[in-house]
Amino acid sequence: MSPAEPDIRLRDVTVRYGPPRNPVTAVADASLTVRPGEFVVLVGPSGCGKTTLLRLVAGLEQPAAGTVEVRRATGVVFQTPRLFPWRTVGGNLSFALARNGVARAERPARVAELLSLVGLPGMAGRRTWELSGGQQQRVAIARALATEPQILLMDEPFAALDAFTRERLQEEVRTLAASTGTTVLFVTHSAEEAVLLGSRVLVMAAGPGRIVDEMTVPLPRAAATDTAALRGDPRFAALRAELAAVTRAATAA
Ligand SMILES: Nc1ncnc2c1ncn2[C@@H]1O[C@H](COP(=O)(O)OP(=O)(O)OP(=O)(O)O)[C@@H](O)[C@H]1O
Repeated sequence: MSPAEPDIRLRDVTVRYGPPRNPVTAVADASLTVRPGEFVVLVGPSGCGKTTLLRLVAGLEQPAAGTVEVRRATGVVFQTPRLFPWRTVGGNLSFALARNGVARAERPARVAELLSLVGLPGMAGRRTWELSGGQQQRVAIARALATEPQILLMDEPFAALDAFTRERLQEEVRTLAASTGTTVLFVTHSAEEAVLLGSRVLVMAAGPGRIVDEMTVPLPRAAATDTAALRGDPRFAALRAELAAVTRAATAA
């Protein structure tokens, strides 16, 4: 596969839920292309089909029409961590590694490596219910990374967290994506989060769900970027305001 080939390509996809006689069209005629290393954010009001598009890329939904091409392995992080409560933190990660074919003897070292990557070194023996919401979400991110995905799909992963934890994890995911070159497709309601994280933002509208606008984010993307400084940058404020206006217009249309 040539590096110029997209990692994800949806062509004119329509997704319907419910009984065939009385279906709900969740997404209509949506097309999108995501290239290797891009960080693409889907933003839009509740019910516009963001999660549906993500689930389509994850292979959890089938389109009623159109085509879905996903060229590389994906890992998924949902809004809630969905960890196994009867396993330790390390047990949750080992389970994912085992499913990915990692030999038993290699798993402890990989678990330690993954926990360091998400800022939880030495936590392998902890019970998941002993962790804070932010720590649990970090474990969920580590679990998604355990399969060494080249594409990370994230569905409002920080929505349930407090503002302080959210900002830290936003920074970590931004750095992680930049340093590993992982392709990310990320869903959020927040214009601020979209502009901070995305290299490109797709704006969706509801009734039926569709992609109505697109914005490229011309902010620095290097792993070493100081996100605190970026939040205070006037360019950041201007882009956030522009995206909020575009999203409002899409919602009103
Ligand atoms: N399992 C389902 N059965 C029937 N309708 C569904 C189902 N899942 C989603 N829908 C409908 O499809 C549409 C798109 O839903 P989706 O969850 O993709 O939107 P969203 O933009 O992710 O919303 P939110 O931001 O609230 O999570 C909505 O009208 C929703 O009610």
